[in-house]
Amino acid sequence: MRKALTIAGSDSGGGAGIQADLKTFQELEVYGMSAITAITAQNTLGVQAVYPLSVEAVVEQIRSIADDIGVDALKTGMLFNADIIQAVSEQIILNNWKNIVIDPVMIAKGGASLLQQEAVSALKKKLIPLSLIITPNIPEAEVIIDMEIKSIKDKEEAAKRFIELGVKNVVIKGGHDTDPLETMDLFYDGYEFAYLKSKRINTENTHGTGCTFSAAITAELAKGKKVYDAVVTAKDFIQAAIEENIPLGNGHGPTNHWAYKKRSSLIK
Ligand SMILES: Nc1ncnc2c1ncn2[C@@H]1O[C@H](COP(=O)(O)OP(=O)(O)OP(=O)(O)O)[C@@H](O)[C@H]1O
Ligand SMILES: Cc1ncc(COP(=O)(O)O)c(N)n1
Repeated sequence: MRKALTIAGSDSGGGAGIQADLKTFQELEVYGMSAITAITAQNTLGVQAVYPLSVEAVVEQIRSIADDIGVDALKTGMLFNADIIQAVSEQIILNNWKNIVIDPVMIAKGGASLLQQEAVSALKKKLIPLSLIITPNIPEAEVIIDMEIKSIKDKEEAAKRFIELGVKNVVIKGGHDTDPLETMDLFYDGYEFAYLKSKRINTENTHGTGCTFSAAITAELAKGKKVYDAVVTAKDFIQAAIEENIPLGNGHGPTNHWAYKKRSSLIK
């Protein structure tokens, strides 16, 4: 059994964070494990409260997993502060883990801050150089790379600058693109660009799309897939999950983690 770890925040509403990641791991048939960095009180309307855990609590969870079970691939989501980023980076080095996916979560859809501003520098200096792939949305890429992204050319330039920070691959996601009909995720491995396009689904229910997308990449890497192939599967997974989104609550509802497997089994 291949094993995937998520180091992220808990979303009590179940649409994003640890909960979205574990649901995705399950659907893609890898064994899911978690190290929780913060507990959020959250629903489809937004984040009502954030309770970060101590560095020690985060490290102990990772140690327990490393000492006994092992990890084939891991992703990070909400890391909240520079001390947690530093500690997670140290654990990655100590365990010599290589399949590292960084979803640089900064701000929840409702506007709540999930990463302290001063932690961006730790993310750039400590964690990004250790990672196999990073999956920023456009606002996150703009903060990390410190440039405006308005066009495909800008996305390509930002992708090149990510590689200069030491990460091996990057996907700049297109959920925040202005095109009303299409989303385009730009993949770059330092050599070639790939443009992953899909029909834009007209829905408010996109809570946790970034978490689900990066968790799907992690699951596929844990199974031994090559990075680009893992990204292509993740794009299919998130497209199905958004197409069959679940209208729960009164705000941004979650996506449907069952949709991809349900479709695959229909195709078989
Ligand atoms: N309306 C949509 N229709 C189709 N695909 C979408 C839509 N919105 C987002 N996506 C896809 O979902 C994935 C996540 O992209 P997005 O840019 O929304 O990430 P994000 O902002 O980090 O997500 P979140 O913060 O909600 O977790 C990408 O593959 C993107 O193309
Ligand atoms: C614990 C946690 N992690 C990540 C997100 C980002 O998801 P979104 O941007 O859809 O709110 C979130 N809301 N909560």
